[in-house]
Amino acid sequence: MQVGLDESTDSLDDQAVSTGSLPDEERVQHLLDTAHGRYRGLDEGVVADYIPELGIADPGLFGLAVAGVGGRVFVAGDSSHEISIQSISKAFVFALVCDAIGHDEVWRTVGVNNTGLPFNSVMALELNGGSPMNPMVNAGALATTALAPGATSAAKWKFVHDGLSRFAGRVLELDIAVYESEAANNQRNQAIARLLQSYGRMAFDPLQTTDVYTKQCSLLVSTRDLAVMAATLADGGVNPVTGERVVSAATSRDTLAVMATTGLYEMSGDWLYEIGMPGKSGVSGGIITVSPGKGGMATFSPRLDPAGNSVRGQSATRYLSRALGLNLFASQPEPTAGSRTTTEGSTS
Ligand SMILES: NC(=O)CC[C@H](N)C(=O)O
Repeated sequence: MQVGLDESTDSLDDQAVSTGSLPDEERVQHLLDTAHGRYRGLDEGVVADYIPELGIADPGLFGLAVAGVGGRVFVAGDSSHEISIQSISKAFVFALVCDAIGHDEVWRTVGVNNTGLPFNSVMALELNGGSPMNPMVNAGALATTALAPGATSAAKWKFVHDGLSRFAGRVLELDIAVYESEAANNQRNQAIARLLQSYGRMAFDPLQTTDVYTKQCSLLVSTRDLAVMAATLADGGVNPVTGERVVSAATSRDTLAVMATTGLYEMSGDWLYEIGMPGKSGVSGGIITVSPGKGGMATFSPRLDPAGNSVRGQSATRYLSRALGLNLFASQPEPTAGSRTTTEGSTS
């Protein structure tokens, strides 16, 4: 099922076309406001509650942000509302660890291919001889966090926390309630970490690694922060707001490649087909999208599709990708009216 992307009765309307005469910055703001207005009434999907604290999120929240590599940030809706970063952290921790210990070691231990299975799949590990396959599913993220520099869990946490904060350009705080809620209910992740250990793929103590991973997922970010983090990958590893280099250009490039193949779990193919840019989602409802060399986009809305991707976020991102002409595979501007599903039949 393809909730959110299949809008067979919808079309990307002329509002996008009518912005043609606006200066670029006003146009971006106008399109963000338009996307917010278009999709705030979309009520498909359900709020994740397998981490009990996430289940209390207001399903009506909806934030959008775009950050350019020049450092300008545009926002709409609930863009300053803070959420736990959840799986979006996986992309940035992958980048930080690659940068610190070398791409090849992470590639060998974790991999870069899609599992075709849900993010918390145990079966994926078994089917692949114990390889986590990629850093964007829980198994691969746990294996990646285990590789973080530092001999102790405290040192690894400091590395991860400092690095994620540099991507955001401010010191990120931990949501203690979300952390404790997940820590009390993350037996499945603990089991995955143990299973990885049994296959020789866990470079650090499995339970302590799961704890660091659970903390990294519980860091609080706003939609605006997420856009700046995404823009840092767009900008070759330099945070365009603080000017600080966080990771190398090669690391950013490689991280974007893995996001393209696996950022939206088993729906990554549909995402790339519709949106044409690397993305990464998380179960608190955030999605980041990166336009290399141009900027980062972030959306937040808690209702998720069955794969765990925000429904409004996917629709708003698709709209903005088309309206801003960001699809990496398009050789010329795309028509802003009509969607693939209306013009070429349903993809679901
Ligand atoms: N997809 C997600 O965002 C999952 C992250 C969550 N912390 C988990 O491990 O289950």
